[in-house]
Amino acid sequence: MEVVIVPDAKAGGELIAEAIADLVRRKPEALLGVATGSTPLPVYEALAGTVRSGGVDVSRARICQLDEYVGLPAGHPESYRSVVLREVVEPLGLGEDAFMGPDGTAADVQAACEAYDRALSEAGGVDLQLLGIGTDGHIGFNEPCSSLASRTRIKTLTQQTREDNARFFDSLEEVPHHVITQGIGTILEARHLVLLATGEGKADAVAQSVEGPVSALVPASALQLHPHATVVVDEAAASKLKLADYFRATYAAKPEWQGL
Ligand SMILES: N[C@@H]1[C@@H](O)[C@H](O)[C@@H](COP(=O)(O)O)O[C@@H]1O
Repeated sequence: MEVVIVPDAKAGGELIAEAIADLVRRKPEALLGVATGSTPLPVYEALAGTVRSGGVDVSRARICQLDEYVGLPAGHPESYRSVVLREVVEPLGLGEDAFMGPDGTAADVQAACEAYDRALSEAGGVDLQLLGIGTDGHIGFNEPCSSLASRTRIKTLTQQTREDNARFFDSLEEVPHHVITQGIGTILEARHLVLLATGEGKADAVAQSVEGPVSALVPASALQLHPHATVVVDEAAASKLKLADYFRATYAAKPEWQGL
């Protein structure tokens, strides 16, 4: 696992956007897994800026969703489908045909989960999966004690996650209890995992994930099992890492050709 400490969220966004642009230059039809929440927004802004200035052609790239609320009406502005279309797909100049996501409105949720898991493999697998992290260490919507081998399935949100996400809704009551999420086993199949965490509120979750034991109790610790996982953190999110100085020195000495 590589840990990169950046000065702030903007720098993290630019670094990851450049890694994505680099991937798309090498593999124009790359399947990019994106995350929702506030943290990845600087990545999408930076990438859209690179696209607008002609720095990369993403017209053949494909975008896929990590997770989704269950039961929000189709087209609800806070469904993750709407969020990803609004914040990622449209700004990159892509159409809905470039986008894949699980169906949070399906009557048969289990079948929708299995269909999405299969669709990801049939699309050739995710090349780069961008992840955020919940304050309880979740990735996607894999809450604590999610099986590290889990596939895409329905999960129940913790009260803490519902409270964290209530800011996107008019009230806490409107935050769904159920979600579909790529499983941890599914996420681990992506070729490159890039987790971005910013702000002091994520410092404990980051320290447990990076330096703690691999444990279902801290789902993001599963990144330790992946052969190519990059954790990008700002100074605040890095503030509880014991090996911060080592991570800084390692990144400073990294040959430029290696990329992220
Ligand atoms: N399902 C999403 C996660 O993918 C995201 O990482 C997390 C953190 O969001 P934020 O970046 O806004 O803190 O929120 C939600 O729970």
